[in-house]
Amino acid sequence: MAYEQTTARLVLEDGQVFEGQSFGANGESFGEIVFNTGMTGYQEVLTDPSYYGQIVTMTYPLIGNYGVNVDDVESRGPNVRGFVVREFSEIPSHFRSMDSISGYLKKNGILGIAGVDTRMITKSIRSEGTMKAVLTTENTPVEELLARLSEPFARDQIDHVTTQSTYRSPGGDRRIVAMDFGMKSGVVRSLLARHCDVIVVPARTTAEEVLSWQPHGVMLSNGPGDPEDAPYAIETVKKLMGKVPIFGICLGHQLIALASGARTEKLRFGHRGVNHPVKDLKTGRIAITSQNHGYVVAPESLEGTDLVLSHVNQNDGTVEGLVHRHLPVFCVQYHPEARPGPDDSDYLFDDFMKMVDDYRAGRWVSYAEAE
Ligand SMILES: NC(=O)CC[C@H](N)C(=O)O
Repeated sequence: MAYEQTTARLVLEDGQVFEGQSFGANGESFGEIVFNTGMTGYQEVLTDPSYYGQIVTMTYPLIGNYGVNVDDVESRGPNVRGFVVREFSEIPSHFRSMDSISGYLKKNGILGIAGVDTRMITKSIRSEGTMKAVLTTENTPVEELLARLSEPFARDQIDHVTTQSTYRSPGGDRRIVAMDFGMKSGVVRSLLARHCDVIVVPARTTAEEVLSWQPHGVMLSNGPGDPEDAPYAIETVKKLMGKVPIFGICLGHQLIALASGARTEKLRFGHRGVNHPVKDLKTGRIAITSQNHGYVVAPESLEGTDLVLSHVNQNDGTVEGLVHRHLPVFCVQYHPEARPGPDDSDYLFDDFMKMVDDYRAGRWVSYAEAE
């Protein structure tokens, strides 16, 4: 097949330069480089707003073989700063496919590089930690790119991905306010599937405004960046705790921890993939989970707070879930809405519904009381 070949370069902060084939848009794009180990789900990865500002490397060697479609999106369009693959498929094959991965990236102005050693890139990230990187189809000298990589990146990611205005998806009689820090559509879909009337509000909505909807529950969404860069959200969560049942996912989980006096820290290279084993300490069951995070709650910082560890990562022992001792608040670091990934943790949305219904009916029992 005739294919216009353009060279692209990926330059890492540590000075490594990878030359490959451009298969996306032309230009120059800076971001934090991370890797995702999912064998499928590349379109959900591209459109997950938590990747805003990041260049994503896929460890699976062939990407794009089932094309792209209008259903597998987690937001309006791709949020990544760049996409790095070993090989991309030029001839997608799937009954739902409407475009190729390269066509999709080009249409959305996203840079892509193929034909590079993604194993080596991943090993570098694993040993040196998450790094800054630049993807370019231009002739900018490496020294100039490295000089720009030594400058700090903006830290206001949430403001770029949150909804600009409040919107409502009617679906039932449980009124849930979802705080959108860069929410995946899967979260709203999971609530709508459970007869919720979902009111999605911008990240900087105050606690008073949230409560003015008289919600039966509040959902704190996933989102990009360091949770400590959103002090306004920590403040809001602090004020909401105890007023209404709360369920937090990923960034939402981290905000609950920070609002409760615990600490978050950066993982060396993060968890991004669809097969992370997590143990539910209450049932002893292990779920295979979908994950995408670079920060984590520091376990020792839970001491002296009212939060109890509820879920633990079986690969590295990190904190994966928390429950409040006295208030209707719980959260997980991973993605029960999956998309991509297994539905093992879907039950957490049912738990949230139970909490909402019990609280509303005046029969909710706290963790401490149940013990
Ligand atoms: N998916 C998320 O919500 C990620 C949370 C946060 N941005 C992190 O990287 O840890």
